[in-house]
This record gives sequence, structure tokens and C-alpha cells, in this order.
Amino acid sequence: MLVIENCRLTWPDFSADYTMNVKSGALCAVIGPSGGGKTTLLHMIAGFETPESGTLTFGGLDLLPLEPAKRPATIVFQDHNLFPHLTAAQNVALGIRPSLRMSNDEQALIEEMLEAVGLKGFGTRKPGEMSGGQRQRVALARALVSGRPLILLDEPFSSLDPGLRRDMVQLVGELRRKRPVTILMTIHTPEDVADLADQMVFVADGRVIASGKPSAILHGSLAPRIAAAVSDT
Ligand SMILES: Nc1ncnc2c1ncn2[C@@H]1O[C@H](COP(=O)(O)OP(=O)(O)OP(=O)(O)O)[C@@H](O)[C@H]1O
Repeated sequence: MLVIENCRLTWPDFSADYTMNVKSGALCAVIGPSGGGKTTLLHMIAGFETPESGTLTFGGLDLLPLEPAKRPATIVFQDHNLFPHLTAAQNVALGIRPSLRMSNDEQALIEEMLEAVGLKGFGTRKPGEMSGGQRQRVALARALVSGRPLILLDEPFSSLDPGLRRDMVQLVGELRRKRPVTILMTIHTPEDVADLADQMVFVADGRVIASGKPSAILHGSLAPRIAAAVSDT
């Protein structure tokens, strides 16, 4: 279980105070208005922002004293952060072996992961030779290969066209059935994840306003606010 209790962050123009839980193995969609604090929440879990108070644990492990590299979490950014001079396979390999000196087993794992995201045979391509959707798949494969049990996806598919975006969301759903991972994913199109996510949280003004089953969140009393937030983004 990921447990976040009263984690406070304060800047001159924005303050946040997050409290929420996510069950281990769940896919949790994070929605809310632009500037409401979704990315900040993921950055705090990953360790790029440090709350001034509160508690943050995953599987009982206190994450707050740990630097990002030591946390059981990996984050995929919207711009997916691939190295342009490395091949797809090498970019994935960075998820396990930053030196890129890999054992045969590790190389086989990378091939397996590229295949799992639908990129069999693309391992030798560089990011510049791939489409936006393919680059997103490489970033996803790198996150999965890391073996870290908590995966944070920060609007990973928002630059993709609607069809491809839904395909990628489905892919996330399939991949998590193969690996026991907990996923938090910020998304501007909640309808894409309504059938797939186990949990949805609505974040606005730096607070988790509501958390529950996607159908309850999307069709409950917050529906007008969510519709306004989504049309605003
Ligand atoms: N390091 C920081 N210093 C000062 N303010 C910050 C910092 N990080 C985030 N903020 C502020 O926190 C607020 C929330 O930003 P955040 O990126 O979390 O929103 P968001 O919900 O992800 O928005 P969007 O959907 O547009 O990406 C913004 O007003 C932003 O300026």
C-alpha cells in the first residue's frame, strides 16, 4: 500500500497538502484541473520534491529519507526523456544498468520488454527514427524493466492522438497483468481509463478532493467540476 498522510509543500504561490492511499498492485488515475498539483504529487512520491511535514510510505517503507534513486519508484515524464544518441534497446537498458554493460540475461530481458510493448525488432532504432507513440513505448519499457514496484506516469500519452492514446492506456493495463506493479498515472482524459483503473483520485488546489472507483468519481457529485477541469486542459 502507498500511504500518503498530510504531506505538505508550500511555495509563495501554491501550497499542497496530500492525503491518499493506493493499494499495492492497483492502477490509480490522477485527474484534476491544470495547475491543481497532479505533477507535484508524483514528483513528491518520486523524491524530487520534499514535503515539509507528513508521512509517505510504500509497503511500510518510509520513502521520505530516501533519495530518488533509492526509492522503489520510477517515473516516466511527459517528454519521456530518451537519449537521442542511444538506441531503443540501450535506452531501455538504462532502466537496469546505467553503464550499459549487460549480462546475457539482462539483454534477453530487454528484448522481452521491447516485445511486450510491441517493439520487437525496433531495438536498434534511435529515438529520432521512431514515432511519438513508439518513443512512449520505449519509455514505458524502461520503467517496466527497472523492476521497481511503483511506476509513476506523468501524462505519458497526452501528446498522442486519441486512438493511439487509448491503445497505450490499454497496453499499460495489459502490462500490469504481467508484472505486479502499482501504477499512478496523471491523465487529462479520464474516460480513457474509466474501465481500466482500479482507483481514481481528483486533485485540485493541492488537495486530494476525492478518491474512489472511477465510476463513482466520474458520475458522482464531482462530475460537473471534473467536466470543467477536463475542458480547461
Ligand atoms: N518547485 C516549485 N516551485 C514553485 N512552485 C511550484 C513548484 N512545483 C510546482 N509548483 C506550482 O505548483 C502548482 C501545481 O503544479 P503541477 O504541475 O503539480 O500541476 P498539475 O496539476 O500537474 O498541472 P497540469 O495538468 O497543467 O500539468 C503550480 O502552480 C506550479 O507553479
